[in-house]
Amino acid sequence: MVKAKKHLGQHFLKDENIASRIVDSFSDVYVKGDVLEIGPGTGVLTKYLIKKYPEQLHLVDLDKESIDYLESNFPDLHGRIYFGDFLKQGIEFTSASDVNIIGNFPYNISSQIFFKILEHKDRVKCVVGMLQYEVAKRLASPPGNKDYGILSVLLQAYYNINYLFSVEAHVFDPPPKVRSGVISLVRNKNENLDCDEVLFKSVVKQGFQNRRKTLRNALKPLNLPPQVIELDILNRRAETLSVNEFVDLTKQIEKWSR
Ligand SMILES: C[S@@+](CC[C@H](N)C(=O)[O-])C[C@H]1O[C@@H](n2cnc3c(N)ncnc32)[C@H](O)[C@@H]1O
Repeated sequence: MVKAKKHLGQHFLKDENIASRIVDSFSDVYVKGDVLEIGPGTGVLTKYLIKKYPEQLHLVDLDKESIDYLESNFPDLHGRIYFGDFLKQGIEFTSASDVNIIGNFPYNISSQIFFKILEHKDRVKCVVGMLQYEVAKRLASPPGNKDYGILSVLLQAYYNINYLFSVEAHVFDPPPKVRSGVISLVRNKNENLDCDEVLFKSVVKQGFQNRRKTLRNALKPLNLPPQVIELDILNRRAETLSVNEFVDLTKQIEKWSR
């Protein structure tokens, strides 16, 4: 058996019902293409995934001991089990144009995993992942809620996100200190946003930098044009703006910066 390593965020899921429920949730949103499991560990999800996606499944884990274990337990996946770092290599393990991601993610890096997924938003069509409860809630949160933040806006610009169900700590070995939540993301129809995406990102990031401030104050470091500073929307706080309102604000900044 593989020894759980804290620095790799290893908490192995023991509950088979939850494992199969996560894989069923993935099948509900999967349409076509390759399946990449991030952090398979000892393969509790893998054994359900391999039945449904025998030809499409690829695994990546940063733990050599897990990789050796998976190699001997899933010989049919030979050549598709990678010893690698998703944060560095992203989805390079497959060249498919449609890639679908599943995983019980290491909690210490789950936000970074989603920033990495955003870099591949053109190819990543759906994601089902288990992560720390608070982070899962945050990603799926609607505007006007204290959980709504930078990653909620950036991801919701491209994905429809649903919070699916919660998972208690005692179903893991060793149990983590926190509860977990499972979410699904399905790529929406926005190929690109209707605005400068780099500017959009900095407006969102700067807007949430100090979430208690109005946008007029929070966005000062961006040196907004005077016509934009006048806008009523800047009386509001970032956490109240929908994705579309962030897009509109970005368009206004572009228009008056020309
Ligand atoms: C929470 S455990 C989940 C293990 C297994 N899927 C389960 O549900 O029992 C997270 C897994 O992610 C792996 N991992 C940690 N950092 C990683 C990274 N940067 N890239 C790929 N895998 C990573 C760990 O080695 C571990 O196997």
